[in-house]
Amino acid sequence: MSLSVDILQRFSMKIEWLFTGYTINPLKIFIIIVIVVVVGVLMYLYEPYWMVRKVRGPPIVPLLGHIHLMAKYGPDVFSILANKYGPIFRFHLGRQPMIIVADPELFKEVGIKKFKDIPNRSIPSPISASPLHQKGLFFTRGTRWSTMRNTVVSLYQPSHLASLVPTMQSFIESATQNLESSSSSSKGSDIVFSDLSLRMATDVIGQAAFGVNFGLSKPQSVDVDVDHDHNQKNMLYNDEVSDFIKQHIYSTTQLKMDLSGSLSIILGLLAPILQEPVRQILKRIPGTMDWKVDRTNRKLSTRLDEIVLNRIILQEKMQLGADDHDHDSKDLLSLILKTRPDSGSRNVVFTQDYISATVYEHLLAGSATTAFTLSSVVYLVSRHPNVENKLLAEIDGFCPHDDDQIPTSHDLQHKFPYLDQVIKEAMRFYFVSPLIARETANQVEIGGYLLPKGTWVWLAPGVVAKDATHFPEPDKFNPERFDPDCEEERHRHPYALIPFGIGPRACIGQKFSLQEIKLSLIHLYRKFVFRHSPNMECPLELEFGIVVNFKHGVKLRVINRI
Ligand code: HEM
Repeated sequence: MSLSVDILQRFSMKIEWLFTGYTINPLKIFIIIVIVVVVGVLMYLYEPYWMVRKVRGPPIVPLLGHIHLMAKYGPDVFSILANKYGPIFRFHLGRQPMIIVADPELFKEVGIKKFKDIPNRSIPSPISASPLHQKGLFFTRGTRWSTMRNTVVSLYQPSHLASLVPTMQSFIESATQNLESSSSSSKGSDIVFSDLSLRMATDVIGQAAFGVNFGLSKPQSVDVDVDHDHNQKNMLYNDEVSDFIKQHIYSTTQLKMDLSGSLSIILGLLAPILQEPVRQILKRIPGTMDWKVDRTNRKLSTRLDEIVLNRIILQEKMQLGADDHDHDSKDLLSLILKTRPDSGSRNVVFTQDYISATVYEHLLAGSATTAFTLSSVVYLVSRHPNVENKLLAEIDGFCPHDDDQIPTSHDLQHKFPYLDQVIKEAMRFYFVSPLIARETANQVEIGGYLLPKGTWVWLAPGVVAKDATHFPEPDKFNPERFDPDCEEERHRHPYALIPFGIGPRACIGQKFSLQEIKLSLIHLYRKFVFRHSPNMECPLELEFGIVVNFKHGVKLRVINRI
């Protein structure tokens, strides 16, 4: 006690010394500047913490916040913290605090009841380093977002989705041909199912969003499907397809949420004020990761802008009657262009950069997530024979495996209840998007805490999905837990499983991807069953980026049923 009084006295004497007398002493000025800088830096670093300090959370390490806990506990970090601090707690990503919410009733409060006060997503550091990813639906805000969403949502109306079944089916069949040749030619050798499903999902969304056939599911060939006239106007050319996809994959996989991203992304976590200036410098220095990412993103943007521009020219020609071909395309790009007011109008929400970003975002949001879900189902079913038998019985009951009847959109929604359960359980078991970002637009009360405007509130549905309160024996793959007649299902909170998010900002592609996933699984299980490859690690290793992925892919053996 007397020691601290002594220290305080000495400190106040020093302060007095600094401010006594009117002579300009260089040493005094230097010390004052140092103090001001140190106080400024401390205020900059601690200000966000100060605003939400009342929310419980683990002690923070200066600069790192809780990033070291991510390294220590890996993907389970939020479950461990929720056990210790309850369903709402503070987690610091570097300087930035996030209020993590891990409770279904609070999901409802944040996502639905208080949507007016929490309508947007916060922009994490990897995205703020990537302008290409910022202008899609995901990160736009306010009225621009609602106008964009209202336009895009029409692509996902039931009648439109139903009309997409044949397109989806044709890509699924191409991918299945790949499997047939691999199962017969290589006599039980492995296939990397996750790659195959990614190629297929990319093709499906490429066609639905851009009206472009990337041709990735074609057996032994990545040739683009060429309809010559159309091709001239809106297609990627053969030799550019793989380049485009490579750039797309590079650009996406660099969006890391930990300290393994580019230097500017890391700075964005630790001291966001420095992120943009440093990015501007580093992107000009060849060889740095920022330089590579910038180059890739610029190439990607140029390619996307070309596609969009060609389509605008085509549309204008059609309006002038100079092109009389039937180009009644139903893809997202055509749809957005059709709803655009004249270029002279002042209310153009979908300027060319926003169109490119939104269409590209569909490729981004619709490929890896759908492919991950498909791979999870096949992987999990292949080591649960009871589930496999029940599933095969349901699919064969719809029509025998030598019949080619394609289910309609209505069939998919109503005639495969067990398949629905299997998909739900796989999505619970391997959660592709375990965190859902939101940001408060006004001061708002959540879970008993008053949160100021600008607070990052992140839902953690991945934590609830593995919580035994809602899902007894959470580490058991058990589709029966979703049987509408079972106790567990009847007593579960309706928002305990939200893999597609919640409220007005929930995933726009939910029905689209479920239609694709069901159609794929029905087609696959009519012809094949799958077994784990001995060359695959056990348990499966996951990789955590903007979405979760399989670290080494999903390798399976294919067995022909016919
Ligand atoms: C299994 C597949 C998918 C999963 C698990 C998934 C998951 C999600 C999640 C968790 C969100 C955030 C929701 C929220 O904040 O409440 C989201 C948003 C979004 N998803 Fe998906 N998604 C999938 C497929 C797709 C597909 C196929 C598309 C496009 C066709 C798509 C497009 C989008 C878009 C545009 C948003 C932003 C919506 C907005 O802010 O208005 N997703 N998705």
